[in-house]
Amino acid sequence: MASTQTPLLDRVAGPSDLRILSDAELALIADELRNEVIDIVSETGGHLGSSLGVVELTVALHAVFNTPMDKLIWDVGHQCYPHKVLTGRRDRMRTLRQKGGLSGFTKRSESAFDPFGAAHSSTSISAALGFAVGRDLGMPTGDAIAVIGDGSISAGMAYEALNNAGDEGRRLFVILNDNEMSIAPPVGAMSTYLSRLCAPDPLARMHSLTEGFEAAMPPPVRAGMRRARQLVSGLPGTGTLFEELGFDYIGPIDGHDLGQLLPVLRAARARATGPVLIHCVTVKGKGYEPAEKSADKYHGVSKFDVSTGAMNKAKSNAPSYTSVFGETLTDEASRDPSIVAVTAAMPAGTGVKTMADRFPGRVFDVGIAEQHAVTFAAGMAASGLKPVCAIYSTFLQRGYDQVVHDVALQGLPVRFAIDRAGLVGADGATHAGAFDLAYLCSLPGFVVMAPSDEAELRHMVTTSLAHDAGPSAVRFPRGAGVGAELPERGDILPIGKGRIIREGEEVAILSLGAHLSECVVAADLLAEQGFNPTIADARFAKPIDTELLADLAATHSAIVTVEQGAQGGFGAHVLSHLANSGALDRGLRIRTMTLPDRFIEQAAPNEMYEDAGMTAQDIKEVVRALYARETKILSFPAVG
Ligand SMILES: Cc1ncc(C[n+]2csc(CCOP(=O)(O)OP(=O)(O)O)c2C)c(N)n1
Ligand SMILES: CC(=O)[C@@H](O)[C@H](O)COP(=O)(O)O
Ligand SMILES: [Mg+2]
Repeated sequence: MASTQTPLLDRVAGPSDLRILSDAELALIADELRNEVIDIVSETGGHLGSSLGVVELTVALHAVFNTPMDKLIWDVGHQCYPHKVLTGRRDRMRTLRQKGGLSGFTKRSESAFDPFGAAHSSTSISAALGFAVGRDLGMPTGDAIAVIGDGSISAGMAYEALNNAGDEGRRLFVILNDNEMSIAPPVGAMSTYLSRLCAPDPLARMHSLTEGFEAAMPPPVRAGMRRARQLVSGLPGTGTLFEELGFDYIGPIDGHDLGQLLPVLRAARARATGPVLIHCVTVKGKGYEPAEKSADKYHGVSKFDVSTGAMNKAKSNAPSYTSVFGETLTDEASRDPSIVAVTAAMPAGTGVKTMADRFPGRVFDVGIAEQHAVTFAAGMAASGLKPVCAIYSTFLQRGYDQVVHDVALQGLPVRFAIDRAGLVGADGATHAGAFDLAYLCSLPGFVVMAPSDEAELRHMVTTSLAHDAGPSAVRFPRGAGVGAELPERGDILPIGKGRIIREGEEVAILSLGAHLSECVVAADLLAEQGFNPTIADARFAKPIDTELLADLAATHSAIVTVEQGAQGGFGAHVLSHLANSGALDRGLRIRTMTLPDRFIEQAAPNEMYEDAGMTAQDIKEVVRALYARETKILSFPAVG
């Protein structure tokens, strides 16, 4: 239950209720909304800082524009909690990011006020331009407004969209939400440029004072108004990058001051004929001291105590895979000066921060720019360095052509550290690391490894650093390991060789990666019923261990593969090898346990695996049916 007093907010069932309020009342709504968001996220966890930074902006945009006819598109969507509260979802906010609950991002299926789903960054301007073209070609849609952060505007897609939109010249609004933060402090020349734009401009202010229209505005608004005047008068701009690209540029304005936001948005809405960029300066975590003070820590939070800001993080006895990766990388880097690392705006999340703290000159944060990160790493590999490109599985999807064309085709020894492989939990389907096995195993020359525990991860990082013959990848899940004893230093594993974990008979479970622990539980359950399957840990998804496969095929009547990934990955390669090598001709039965052919909705990771039919119990049943020579159909019908 909400513990905050929200008398005005209680009267808002939807944005139309905002449009009848005075500006002063809107400011009060913003205050109540901020407290409401803090209260909600303290119970649910989630992306707090980004949401607090756009409270006033959210109120102003819904008050000025005619949503949902006008299309408001939040980039990433991680800042959309105030938007959800105002757009008819307030009563379900406390289900945020949980099984069956509201998504932590914008989602078309959730509301007409979410015209475009997101969670990966830098897509908003492209999507908004699509809506603008739809409107201009007669579709029943109004204005298109993209809200994009200073971190997200660093990605190639955002530039591609600005380039296209500036050239198209269609009426379109881009709100640049500049809080001088990505998850970590922002990097790059664009970030420096935005800071320069925000530097005081006394000359411009003096100039605006001479203009009657602007002089009527409260002092802080005048600079923004000057830009608005340029917009309507057609006077040449002052040459900001955005203006050079064909946008009218308004700002910078204070994104927390409704006294500035409302008149600027109203003027822009009333008069724009082409693309307009409104530069709002905001504070990440605004209005909640712990979040303002530690914008990185409060970007994404677990449940917390509102009065102290202390977070309720579930403690684990085992280290996280991420931390084992970070420590192993750093240790290896201390022995080999040619090791360098690349992150695309996720130094803490990927664990490369550990290395950056020790060897800052050898770790490169390129901002949200996965495509560039991959090719940049390829260039470093071509120069003779040993680059480790640390990108979450889901975000590496964006750099796929670079993985194929710049890395694999040239056989360059880029090492990919692919965190968040498999199902990740509350971030849901958008962040699931479901596809990397499928998209990497088909690439000639790639070595693809998946550790079954954190000790194996250590070996695999060392192996990958020692492997100079071509590209390699280690994919591992989010969260804690299993508590395996960690070796001081990783061993170099023989490439393409798996291992037998438990010798059994008749049915072999061939596991790849962290689901091995589930396979062991399944085998233990079967042992209680008198069955004794073999368990093998493949270690490598590519190259597959053909000798091990031949042995298993020769000594068992059935093989079940298990992997934390979509169809088309490890199991598919095993099946294809066994088929082509004739093993199936002798009657060998195969089952491939993968994620089903549908997106798995957010829930706790174990619940998501339950939904996917991949629990220890599920594995047990599949194996049990093979012992019984029953055909247990593993069919995963696509949904909708
Ligand atoms: C393609 C992609 N890469 C990385 C991320 C992870 N990520 C989510 S939010 C974020 C920072 C975004 O910064 P900004 O746009 O400035 O928004 P803010 O959080 O500051 O409001 C990052 C790196 C992502 N969602 N998508
Ligand atoms: C919105 C976004 O993409 C990130 O903030 C992401 O939620 C981080 O995920 P982890 O918590 O797994 O690092
Ligand atoms: Mg930002």
